[in-house]
Amino acid sequence: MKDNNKRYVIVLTGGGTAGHVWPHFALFEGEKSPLANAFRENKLSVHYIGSQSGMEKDLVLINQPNWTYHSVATGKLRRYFSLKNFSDIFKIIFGFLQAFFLLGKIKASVVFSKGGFVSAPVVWAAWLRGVPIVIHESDATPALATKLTLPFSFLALVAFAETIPKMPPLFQKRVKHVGLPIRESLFSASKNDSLKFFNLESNKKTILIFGGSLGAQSLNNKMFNIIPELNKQFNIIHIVGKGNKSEIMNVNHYRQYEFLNQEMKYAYAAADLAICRAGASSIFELAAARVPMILVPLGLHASRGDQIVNARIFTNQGWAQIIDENTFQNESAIQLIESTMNSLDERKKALDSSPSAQTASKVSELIWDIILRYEANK
Ligand SMILES: CC(=O)N[C@H]1[C@@H](OP(=O)(O)OP(=O)(O)OC[C@H]2O[C@@H](n3ccc(=O)[nH]c3=O)[C@H](O)[C@@H]2O)O[C@H](CO)[C@@H](O)[C@@H]1O
Repeated sequence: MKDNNKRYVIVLTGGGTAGHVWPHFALFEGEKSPLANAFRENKLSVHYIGSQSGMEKDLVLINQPNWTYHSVATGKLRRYFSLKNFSDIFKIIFGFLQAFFLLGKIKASVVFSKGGFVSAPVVWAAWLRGVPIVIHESDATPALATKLTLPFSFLALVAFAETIPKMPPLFQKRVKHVGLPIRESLFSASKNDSLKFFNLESNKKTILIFGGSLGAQSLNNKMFNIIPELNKQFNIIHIVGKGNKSEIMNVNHYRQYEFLNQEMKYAYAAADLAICRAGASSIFELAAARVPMILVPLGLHASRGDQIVNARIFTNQGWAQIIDENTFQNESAIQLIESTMNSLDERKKALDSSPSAQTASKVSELIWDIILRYEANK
């Protein structure tokens, strides 16, 4: 018999950077989201399993006081030789055991994983507990955490259709292209209020510069070389990343921040153009906010090249332009920025065909359906 007073439990996991955290929040926004409604009606409790020191902890504790946060030990799975790989194996095993006992206590109806190092042991523990697992990959190439958790998942969601053929063939049937869940609240600010928030004037166009959620020092340095020139014509909002603040701060029409939490909505509403890395959440959000973008993807020296592929897909569709970090030149960068500022209408029009912000409610529905089916068959 159906129990109408039953309280279901969702366990969220993922972390390291904000791109592995904010998509969870997106599932709990908006009137069309069944997860948001169930949570509001007290039919669903939300538990987040993250690391002790990753960005996810602060983001959850600050922004979601009604979720329960649990920290577990995490170890990094490096693709290169490092002595830390040996000690980290024990941390991963410990994290797995902690997650296993936690899941036994929490009695989860579903686990939703957004990837990052913390997520793999949680997914493995959930599988052993028989809890259905949904994973989501944001990037155009699957991350290691996704490859390690896909065999244990019930459903694997991807932001880019191009990711599906890159998944192991044995498991491709369980992969579904949905897009990237982004927060509705990111689009709730007006341009005027946002310019006021930054104390910037509306008679100048505004450039938003940021390097993902952690900031990107090498992108910052390149930008510092051209900011004095750009600042003659444009307002600039520059998010430099934690610990990266520089001497030049808040002069003329330049505003510098380490990180914007909920205030990121003002940055998107104020911006006429963004210059940024090509992390998946950043570019999907900018597209949904209809902000033309110039992408400087993180290169192969520091990543598996996921941002290069993300950026190429967006550029091929006409949704973005790319500057290669290795061949970056001040003069040509300034020229590209100026010419883009002179053709904003065209660039914005191109973004009309870009992915919409509807993914969050779709993913929320998929997960809610899994919760109901799992609980009905228990
Ligand atoms: C260096 C690195 O490993 N980068 C990866 C990481 O980046 P990261 O998670 O930083 O990058 P994403 O672009 O995916 O997400 C950034 C998120 O941070 C938010 N934001 C940004 C600045 C700020 O001040 N406040 C704020 O809230 C943005 O709105 C966005 O939601 O995960 C992404 C998703 O798998 C990958 O594509 C990136 O390659």
